[in-house]
Amino acid sequence: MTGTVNFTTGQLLGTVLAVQANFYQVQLDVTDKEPQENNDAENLSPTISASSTPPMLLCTRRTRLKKIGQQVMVGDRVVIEEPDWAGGRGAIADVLPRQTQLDRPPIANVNQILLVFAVADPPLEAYQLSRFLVKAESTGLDVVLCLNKSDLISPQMQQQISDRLLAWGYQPLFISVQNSINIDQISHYLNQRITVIAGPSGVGKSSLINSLVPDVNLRVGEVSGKLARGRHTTRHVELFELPSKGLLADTPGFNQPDLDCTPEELVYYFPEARERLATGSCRFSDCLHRDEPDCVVRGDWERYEHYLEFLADAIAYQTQRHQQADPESTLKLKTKGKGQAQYEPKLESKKYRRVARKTQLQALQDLYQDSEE
Ligand SMILES: Nc1nc2c(ncn2[C@@H]2O[C@H](COP(=O)(O)OP(=O)(O)OP(=O)(O)O)[C@@H](O)[C@H]2O)c(=O)[nH]1
Ligand SMILES: [Zn+2]
Repeated sequence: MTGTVNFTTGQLLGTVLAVQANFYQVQLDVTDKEPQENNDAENLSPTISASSTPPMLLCTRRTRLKKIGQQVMVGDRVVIEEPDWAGGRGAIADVLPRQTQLDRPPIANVNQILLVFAVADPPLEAYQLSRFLVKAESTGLDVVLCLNKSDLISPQMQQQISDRLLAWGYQPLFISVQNSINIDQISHYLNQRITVIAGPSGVGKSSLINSLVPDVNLRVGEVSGKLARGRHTTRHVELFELPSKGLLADTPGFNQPDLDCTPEELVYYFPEARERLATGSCRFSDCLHRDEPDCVVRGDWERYEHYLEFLADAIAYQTQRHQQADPESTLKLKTKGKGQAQYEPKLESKKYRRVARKTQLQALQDLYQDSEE
């Protein structure tokens, strides 16, 4: 999202915003520099300045890319050749390496998740919020937590929620789409990045998108996002352009994201547990932080109860996966005996990141998938 039109190499760069059949809608990058003189009268490139809306071209994919099996996804950074400015057409000649990639829905280069909840109507439920947060953390992407409908509660109440979430390791942004409170703050977070919006039904995601994206007009307050989006149809994936030069993808609302990470990695999706592991270490390297002796994670923090519940889910999920992989197997999750002495290497943050990246694709796919099942 930071590239510019490269006039020195003559390469035009852009981002794919939507794919339809064999056509790709590509938003060209904007640059501060004025384009070089172009003497071809029939093919005048438009003057692009940082303030103007970036030009959009409807592009096809070069045969060479088809031959090498190079797919083009929404979110891809692409090189455009032979722009026909008058006709608004072009051809995609190359796809730049992806930073991240989702398969369902297909979006490349997502940077962060904007998790939207409401402080009331529907009521803010700690367990549900926790579940969404853990799911979002498991993508390895940045998580921005935003609490809508702040117009429905008192400043005192807001302070209480804020204190509580700070103890969880999050600094929520309180907004009210209805009263236009802190919407500019959100825009600031979305600046220059590709963001996926997620959250349960009825919290105001469509309302927020409507207020952030000019002319989009998503239907607000419908019975269920599922109806509008279709349960069995492939969702049309599209990135909305924000005035702040960011891109935003919508996800359907769903109420209980599946937690399908491994039991071992789960703990790293709790910032408050991460902090405990950063300053100390458990006696056993494979500690699941339940009843093992000398565990630094187990203790007096609010979400420890959630951790235990999600851990049970993660263990059940893993057992199920093992059985699917080998139906004959009676494999049970191995847990080490309590008294077993073992050298305990300190867990590095690098290790955490590696795990996170491995599951990132899976987790974000599930954010979408859950609602379609
Ligand atoms: N009081 C108040 N109500 C709001 C606010 N923002 C949205 N609403 C209302 O909340 C209801 C749900 O809003 P939507 O935007 O449809 O919620 P959604 O998250 O997109 O819901 P799904 O499409 O089911 O995922 C609507 O009746 C909105 O008018 C707000 O800031 N304050
Ligand atoms: Zn432990």
